[in-house]
Amino acid sequence: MLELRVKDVMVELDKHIIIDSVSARFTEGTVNSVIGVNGAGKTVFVKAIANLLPHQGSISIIDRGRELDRKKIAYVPQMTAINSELTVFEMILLGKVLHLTWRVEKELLREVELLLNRMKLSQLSNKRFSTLSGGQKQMVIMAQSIIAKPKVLLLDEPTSALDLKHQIELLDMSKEYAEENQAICLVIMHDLSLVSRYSDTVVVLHKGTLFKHDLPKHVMEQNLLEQVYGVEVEVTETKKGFKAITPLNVSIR
Ligand SMILES: Nc1ncnc2c1ncn2[C@@H]1O[C@H](COP(=O)(O)OP(=O)(O)OP(=O)(O)O)[C@@H](O)[C@H]1O
Repeated sequence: MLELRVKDVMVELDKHIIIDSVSARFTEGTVNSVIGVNGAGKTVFVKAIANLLPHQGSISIIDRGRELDRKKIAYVPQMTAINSELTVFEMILLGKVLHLTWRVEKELLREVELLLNRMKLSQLSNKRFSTLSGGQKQMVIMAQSIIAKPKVLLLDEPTSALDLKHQIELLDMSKEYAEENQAICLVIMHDLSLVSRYSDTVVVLHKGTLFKHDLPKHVMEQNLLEQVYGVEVEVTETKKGFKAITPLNVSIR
């Protein structure tokens, strides 16, 4: 069983403690959301896991008692950060950079084609990445990350530029990826109804500390959400048993 173990993680930036003593464990085949208000520390937390920021405490991926290299972690940044003149096909192939030599093997090209097909991106294959819409870019970056087969996939607000259908497609893809590859996905999201629908567990960060890490049904509770977000909310249950969260007013508390 693969496990991501985060223990007493602390991140200090510009002499401010941004993440304070956060511990959590995540198991294979799961999609886990990270939520909290703007500035709560979600991106910093996830970047620390990806080893992109200096931190204290320990972060390890354990696979059947053996510790894996943290290179097995992939971080997909928020959209705006990336641009390129490569084509969509080349961008996705770049995800296989560790397997590339001067002669690209046919199997690799086939793998890219299959993924393009599966993610309904085939028609964009020869287009330059820089000419794509924000949502299309998001899907291509997702494809580039998963073709590298990371054991831990960290997605920073992957649905922010996507329409409803593509949000569902991307999150379905994350779930399938985690299940088929015995991997772990951590996804920063703001849409609480999507969080409730797609997460196996939810991490709630509040002022840099771990407020709660639990099943969605224990997180999507009126009191907890009002306390964390400072907004009055109505929590209802859909026919399929998912929680739907409607913000009402800014709380006077
Ligand atoms: N490189 C940095 N140097 C100094 N402070 C930083 C740095 N990066 C982030 N911070 C600070 O850390 C805090 C948390 O930032 P972070 O980006 O993790 O928030 P977030 O929860 O992801 O917010 P959002 O929902 O707005 O994306 C903020 O107060 C931010 O100003």
